[in-house]
Amino acid sequence: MAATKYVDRPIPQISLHDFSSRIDTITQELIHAAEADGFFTLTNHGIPEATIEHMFYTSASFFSLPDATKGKIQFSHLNAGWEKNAQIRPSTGAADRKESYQMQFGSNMDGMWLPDDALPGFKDTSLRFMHECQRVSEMLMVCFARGLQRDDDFFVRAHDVSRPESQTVLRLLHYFEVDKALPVPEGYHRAGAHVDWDLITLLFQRSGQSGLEICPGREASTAFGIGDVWTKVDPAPGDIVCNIGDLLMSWSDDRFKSTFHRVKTPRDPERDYYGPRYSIAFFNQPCTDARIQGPGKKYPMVTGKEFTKRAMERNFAALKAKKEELAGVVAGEGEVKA
Ligand SMILES: O=C(O)CCC(=O)C(=O)O
Ligand SMILES: [Fe+2]
Repeated sequence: MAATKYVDRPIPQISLHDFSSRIDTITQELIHAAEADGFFTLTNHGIPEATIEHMFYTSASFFSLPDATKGKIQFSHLNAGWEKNAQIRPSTGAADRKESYQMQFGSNMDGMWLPDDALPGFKDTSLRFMHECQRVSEMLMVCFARGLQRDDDFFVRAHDVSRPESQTVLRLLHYFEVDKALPVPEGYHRAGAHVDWDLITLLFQRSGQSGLEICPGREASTAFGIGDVWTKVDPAPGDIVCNIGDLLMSWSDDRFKSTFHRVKTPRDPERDYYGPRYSIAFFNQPCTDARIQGPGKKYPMVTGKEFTKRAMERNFAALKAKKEELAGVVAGEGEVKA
């Protein structure tokens, strides 16, 4: 297998301190980062490090429950619930080796919370954390609305988590420990390369548990196409790594970049992290009835529900093509190991 090419790109660091008085500067910094890289790091965002640590502790407690317990809240078509070794990426054609649990604010969670005695306090802690993430997200939404000459509450209204139409998700992730003593199989992926479908993702990582990598260079939210030069994004304690998703790319007529990213599979015992990896992602999804179209009307108007459905269909079609490609290689040359 060809060695991955790496380049050190600086990841923009944007501080949200004194947000109201510095909003013009912050907006400029965010717009520049969104146009150039699609990724940036937030500091001074107001979520205390202890709150993030507590959420990671809560997440680890959740994942340490038996699979039989977590299996009672299996992932549903409403994009909520627990799944294990199940998410197949079009870029790899194989399931990521991880488990995750997705939570939402409203009725899409009916029957998807554990009973409180399975993990006392879990639901309250998670919802409190989700509201903290929403608060930070709304600051970013105001800035991006200004960058697109929209009213300040333009994106905030479209992502109102108090409405039953909300689709916003908090995802807890757990990547399994990989045995350092054995060669890692060719088809093993922690998280295969992908873009997110949402407006903006807030990603929390733990220092020492590296693996996130990005690959900028995508020109249209409607196309796949992936480069091969990657940059590592190592977390500093308390920072939030943010990435633009396909929704904001489309809503800005492709001005702001939704960037490919992945969680590297450890292969180099000297450099890579093989231990269990925990991360937390907050996906700002549009309300189902939000109306999505950029200022230049590059793409036809769609609702939040249609946008999500199309993103899933496009992923599914790309996955099918990948599987056919892999099957072709197996049949024709016997090269793919699975
Ligand atoms: O776990 C990570 O660091 C990244 C997760 C991610 O990109 C995703 O779930 O979309
Ligand atoms: Fe992602």
